[in-house]
Formats: sequence, structure tokens, C-alpha cells
Amino acid sequence: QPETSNALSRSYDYVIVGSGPAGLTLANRLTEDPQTQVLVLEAGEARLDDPLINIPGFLGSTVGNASYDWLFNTVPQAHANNNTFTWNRGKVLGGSTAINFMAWGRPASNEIDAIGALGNPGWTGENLFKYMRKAETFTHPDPAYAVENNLTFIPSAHGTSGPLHNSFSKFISDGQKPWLSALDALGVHKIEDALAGEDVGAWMAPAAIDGNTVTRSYAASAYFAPISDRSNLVVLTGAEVTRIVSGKDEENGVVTATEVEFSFGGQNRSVAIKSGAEVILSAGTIKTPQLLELSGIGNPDILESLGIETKVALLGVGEGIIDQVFFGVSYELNNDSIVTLDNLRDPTFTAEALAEYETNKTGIMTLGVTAFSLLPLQAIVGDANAASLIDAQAKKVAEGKYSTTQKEKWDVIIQGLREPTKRGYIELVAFPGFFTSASAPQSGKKYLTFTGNLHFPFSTGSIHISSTNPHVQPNIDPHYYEQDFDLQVMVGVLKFLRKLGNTGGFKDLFAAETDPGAAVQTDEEIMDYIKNHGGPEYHTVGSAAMLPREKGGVVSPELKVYGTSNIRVVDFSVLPLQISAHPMSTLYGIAEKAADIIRGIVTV
Ligand SMILES: Cc1cc2nc3c(=O)[nH]c(=O)nc-3n(C[C@H](O)[C@H](O)[C@H](O)COP(=O)(O)OP(=O)(O)OC[C@H]3O[C@@H](n4cnc5c(N)ncnc54)[C@H](O)[C@@H]3O)c2cc1C
Repeated sequence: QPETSNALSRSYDYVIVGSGPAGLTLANRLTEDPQTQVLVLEAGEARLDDPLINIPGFLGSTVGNASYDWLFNTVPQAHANNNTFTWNRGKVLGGSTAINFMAWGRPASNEIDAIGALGNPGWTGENLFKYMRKAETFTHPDPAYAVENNLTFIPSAHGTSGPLHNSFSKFISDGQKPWLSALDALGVHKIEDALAGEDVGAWMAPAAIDGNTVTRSYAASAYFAPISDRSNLVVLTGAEVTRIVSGKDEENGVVTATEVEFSFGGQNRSVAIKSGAEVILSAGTIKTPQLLELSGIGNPDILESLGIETKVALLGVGEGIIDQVFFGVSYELNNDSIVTLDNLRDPTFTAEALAEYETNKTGIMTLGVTAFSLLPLQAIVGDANAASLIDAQAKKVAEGKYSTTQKEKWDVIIQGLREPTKRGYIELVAFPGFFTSASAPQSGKKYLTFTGNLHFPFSTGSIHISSTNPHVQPNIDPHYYEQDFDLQVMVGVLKFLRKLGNTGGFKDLFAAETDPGAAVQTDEEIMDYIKNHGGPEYHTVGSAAMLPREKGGVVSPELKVYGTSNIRVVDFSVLPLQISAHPMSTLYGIAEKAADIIRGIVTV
């Protein structure tokens, strides 16, 4: 942590807001040139030595803890029984990669091609995969362990020298082991490697765990710690950016950032943006649109109702957000000797597990989630039901009074739904422990939870400021289940998960379904369960979408905010469409690509 006054008396070529996977990737790559001066402003604190972050088995333990988590909330959701939902996000050096579940995945290549086809030249699956590989080093598993656990991979799909390390979990619970065979019995077949460009099927996934140190590999440990002594990089933690100050060229109307304001130690501070320098917003899907609006970039109606002068009228800021949702079905295991995360509710067990981890780097404290699958809708509800659901939704989209851009985005989902071998739609995961919320786990019992994750919801919402106070969170309104299609699909998913729980090795392992439990049977009861006990998957996109300006875009394919000369957005808010995978790998790839665009190594 540098002396603040020293840090602020220097002049910078890039001021990066937020130290998540995008912010720190950029900071690392841009400071490879010793002449380039970079400042990162991060609202959270650095916790590089924190065992709750670093030890994989503690996954989930910091979620909900205000020392690590922004703890945002949605507004009441009209189509989800008026419930509000907590949106957890990392407020710490490394952003959400410090608190996340470490699942390492990639979308199908054709999903990125579809984003390019919306009007973003240069954004293709092939090109972005190159950057995703650049970001990572994949440690091969021990061959015998790989055979025993069906851990397969295609070497060419993985990076060999990037900062972010990933590997297969060294611990797989016996509760998860029937995964591939039970899904196979239901017609969902194993694929060799879901990171190689096609991801429909079932697989055992790697996690963002360093294969050598067996610790979480995340933005701060991977992209910051190894280069923290670069004299041309300053990272200021506990610095919450509140606004970008800008000037406007009267002749061409282009806006140029001149200053970034932030609060630090209870005081208002600012850093000047010198001529030719840039501000890069990497504050994540919630805070990035908030900062744009507070800085006068957004919908004039919203800005002016709060007395904010409009610098750039961009109607797309905070619009078109898409949030993936999930719910769980939990089962009590009939064999108490199976080790799951439930064991960690027992302090004696945890102490022993930690000792084993410290000594041997084995046992449950090395755990990553591992058992994944991605299914087309047809595999969930059958061909005929899928066809009639899709046809009805396609008709609704074609005939509805929606904007042309909205229809174009939804048409991409519909086309994907009609190509079940190319595009997955629902992710299923086997989580080794109790991971539902309708009831509480019982002491001494072990559980396995299946999650059903809707990766391409039609429901689309917004994030906008409701106050000029930067410390007041914006109104987050994802419009969960506004499109009834999403809910109908999720009902089918719950029924499918129950079928899975009654299949093969799982049937023999499960004593009883805990949540939702036998009392929940009719479609109405299932819908209520999903609305009351499902929740966000923490993967929101779209609040500063990369699209042509006339389509409601906020940033260009170079990730430059339209109407500005020196403000970019590089984070998950730029994606105009959802992807089928957990975001991290894609995000590191986007930031690696952005670094090359910014340095002029590639044009897009
Ligand atoms: C609980 C949870 C579990 C997840 N599990 C997985 C998983 O298993 N696999 C996976 O791939 N992805 C997972 N994700 C998602 C993944 O971590 C995020 O998609 C990704 O980190 C988003 O990156 P980002 O840079 O857009 O934002 P973030 O990672 O959220 O980073 C934004 C950073 O900006 C900072 N910031 C925000 N506002 C300001 C401000 N005004 N001033 C200064 N700093 C600011 C924040 O504190 C934060 O450090 C999970 C996320 C969560 C929350």
C-alpha cells in the first residue's frame, strides 16, 4: 500500500477502476512496458495471505461476509413472489475471483461468434480462445488418478504458461462419483473436454486451483502478486471511486475524462487524468453502470431526474442485463462415512482436515466442485415438449412489441435452442454438500445437492442509480421469470433432477430428498419453490453492452465508451449475451484481448 499522497502526486497513463479479473489482468499486461504508468483503485482490501480465500476447501465461506462482499440486493421481483435476492460480489483485491467457487469453464466457441455477429467485428470464438489460453497454466493430473476419476482433457485446449493456474481437484467426494454414469443412463454422454470449444454433455471440470501449491489461483495471486514490485504499477486499496469528471469538446461533442474522484480513508480524493491517458472501468456489472451514470453517461431522463448533467446520452447504460438463475435439489446420503463439505460443520473434523492439508496437500480442503454438465432443452423435457415450448416463445418474440435489438438477441437464444447438439442451455452440477435454503442441514448428516442452472434466460432487466450518492447501491432489477418460458424450463429441470436422483449409483446413495422434499409435487408447488428458494448464479452480463451505438450499445468492439475519447469498460458488463460457462476464464480472455487492443498490438 503506497503512501497515498505519493501515489496521487504521480501521473498515470491508465487509471483502472476495480481489481477483479479484468482490472488486474490489464494492470499486469499494461505495465509490462516499464514506461507505462498504471494506477488501480480498488474499494476492497488486499487479503493475499487470507486462508479463507487461499485454501480451496473454504469455498463459499466468505460469501455473505461484509469484509469480502458488497452484499447488493435486488429490488422486489414481481415474477418471483416479490422476493428480493442478495447479489454477492467480491469487495477485495481480486474482486469476485477471491470469493467465488473456482469452477473453470469455457463457453462453446459459437457463442462468442454470435456475440461478434451482433455487430462486433473481431470477436470470434477462435480469437478469444487464444486469449483464454494465454491467461492460464493448466497442470495435468496424475495419470492413474485421472483414469480412476474419468478426468479427461485435450491438451491443445489448455494454456501452458499463463498467470492463472488451474487443475483438477485432488479431492472428489464419493457422493459425486455416480455423476457420469447416471447422466449417461439418461442419455447425456460424457465429452472429452468442455473447454475445447464444444460443451454439450457431461464432464469432470478443472478448477482455478494451482496444481503445485494447491491454493486458489485468482486475479490477485495470479496477475498481481508476482509483479507487485513493478515501480510503474500502483494499486491503492480501500479506494472507492465515486465519479469520473470530464470535459466536452464543443466542436465535436466528444467527452474526455480529466479526473477520477474517489473516497479513501473517509476523505474525498481525486487523481488527474493527463492528456492522452485513459480511464478503464473494471468495476463489474453492477458498479460500472452506476459509475457511468454518476459521471453523466447514460439515459438523460434518468440522469436529469437526479440533477446530473448529461455528458453523453447513451440509452443502453444499465439496460439489457441478463442474470443466470439456479436452484438446488438436496439429498441426504445414506452413508455417513462419505466425506462432503458437510463435515466442515464439525470443528474437530475441520482441524484435522486442515492439518492434513498443511502436511500433505490432500483431503477435502483441496476441493474444487468438478462434476458438471450442460444439456440442451430437448434432453431435459423431451423433443416434443421442447419443440412446443420453443415455438411458442419464438412466436411471442416475433409478435411482441420489443425493440429490434431485443428481438435480435432473443433470436440468438432461439436459434441455439433449435440446435441442441451445438448449444447447451441448462447446466447441472453435483455439489458435494448441503446447498439449498428451504430447510437446514442436520448435524452429523451428509448431503449431495444437484443444482439446475439456467444459462440463457430470456428475462432481461436493468441496473440504474436512484441516488447521486455513490455509496447508495443502484436499483438492481433483473426481472426474474418475467418471461414465463424461463420458469417453465426450470420446472422441467427440477423434474429431470429428481429423475437423476433416482438413477443408477445415486439411487443407491440417497436416503431421501431433503429440499424441496416430498411435499412439493405439482407444477405450481415447484414454481413456488424455485421462486422462493432459487437465486442468482452471480454471472450478470449486459449493463455496458458491446454493440453498435444505434443498437443501444455502450462500448465499441475496442471497448471504448461511445462519445468519449478516453474511457473504456473492460469487465463482464460488456457482454451483450449470456454464455453457457462460468465466467472467469472468458473474462480473463476478454481482458487479455483488451490489453492487446489498448497497447495497439491488435486492432480488435
Ligand atoms: C459467490 C460467487 C461465486 C462465483 N463462482 C464462480 C465460479 O465458480 N466460476 C467462475 O468462473 N465464476 C464465478 N463467479 C463469477 C466471477 O467471479 C465473476 O464473473 C467475475 O469475477 C467478474 O469479474 P469483474 O471484473 O467483472 O467483476 P468483479 O470480479 O466483481 O471485480 C470488480 C472489482 O471492482 C471493485 N469495485 C467495484 N466498484 C468499485 C469502485 N467504485 N471503486 C473501486 N473499486 C470498485 C470491486 O470491489 C471488485 O474488486 C462467482 C461469483 C460470485 C460472486
